[in-house]
Amino acid sequence: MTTYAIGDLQGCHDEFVALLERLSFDPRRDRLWLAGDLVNRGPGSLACLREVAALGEAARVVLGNHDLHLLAVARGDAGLKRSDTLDAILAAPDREALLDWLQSRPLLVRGGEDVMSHAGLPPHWSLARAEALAAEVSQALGSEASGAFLRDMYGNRPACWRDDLEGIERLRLIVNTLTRMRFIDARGCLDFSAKEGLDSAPPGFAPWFQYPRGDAPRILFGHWAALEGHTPGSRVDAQALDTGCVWGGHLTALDLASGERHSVPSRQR
Ligand SMILES: Nc1ncnc2c1ncn2[C@@H]1O[C@H](COP(=O)(O)OP(=O)(O)OP(=O)(O)OP(=O)(O)OC[C@H]2O[C@@H](n3cnc4c(N)ncnc43)[C@H](O)[C@@H]2O)[C@@H](O)[C@H]1O
Repeated sequence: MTTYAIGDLQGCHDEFVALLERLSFDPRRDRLWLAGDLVNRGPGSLACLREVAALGEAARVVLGNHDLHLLAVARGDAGLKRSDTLDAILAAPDREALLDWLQSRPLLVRGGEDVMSHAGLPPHWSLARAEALAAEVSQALGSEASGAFLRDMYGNRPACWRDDLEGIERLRLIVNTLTRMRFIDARGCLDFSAKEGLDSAPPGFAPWFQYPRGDAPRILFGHWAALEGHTPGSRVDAQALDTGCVWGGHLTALDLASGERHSVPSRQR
């Protein structure tokens, strides 16, 4: 059995199929970890969603910001954005089953020394704390009030964690940390203005993986395509999995046992 971790698919279905072929992936034998953002921006979001859901127990998936956006559009009254490519999912005959499956995915998974969330793990949250906070969001997504949560999830405030945060502010910051984080300051406050490479850091901010932490998990994350799979200056064991398939880069799988990376080129653009 080989376990691979793959970054943001974002509707890159042809590339996903090609990568699985390259790996000779067999769901009866092998396992996949997917770092979220299965959908949006790319052309094959519906096919990606169907393919991953059909993998069943062979795939462990965390939610990304675009997956949450899909759920918010479908179930939280959020509007589609001009750049969204979610129409085929919203019109699909199996949409409710696919959305139910997606909505029951966690924000964080852990196995052995590995932990995976879409955006990474901030240094001021221990592994146990991050797991507990991710579970609070899962509870909201699984509750009868999930529509209200998805509607009120949007926004960049608060940007700084406090233990006494409550309600939607607390849940929003957990979502934003685990699915949208890139640059943070020494207090752990999030910046939402910079999305490009490391030289786009605002004054006083650095990539989350350049801060030390008290424990030493291997942190698997996607989200930050401009890193192109690299984490320069990292002070933790962080593995960047989003190699920008939807932006014309590559789709990459990391073999969790050997650390070897396998990539296929993007067919986008
Ligand atoms: N609580 C909440 N509040 C608000 N919104 C929420 C939310 N929860 C969920 N959302 C949703 O989040 C979604 C994204 O919002 P956006 O605001 O568009 O977020 P983003 O940071 O651009 O995210 P993305 O995941 O697309 O990042 P990527 O690195 O691929 O791309 C980022 C940039 O990197 C650039 N890039 C990619 N590859 C590059 C490369 N190789 N080199 C240089 N730049 C590159 C691209 O040009 C691009 O500009 C929205 O749909 C929103 O609704």
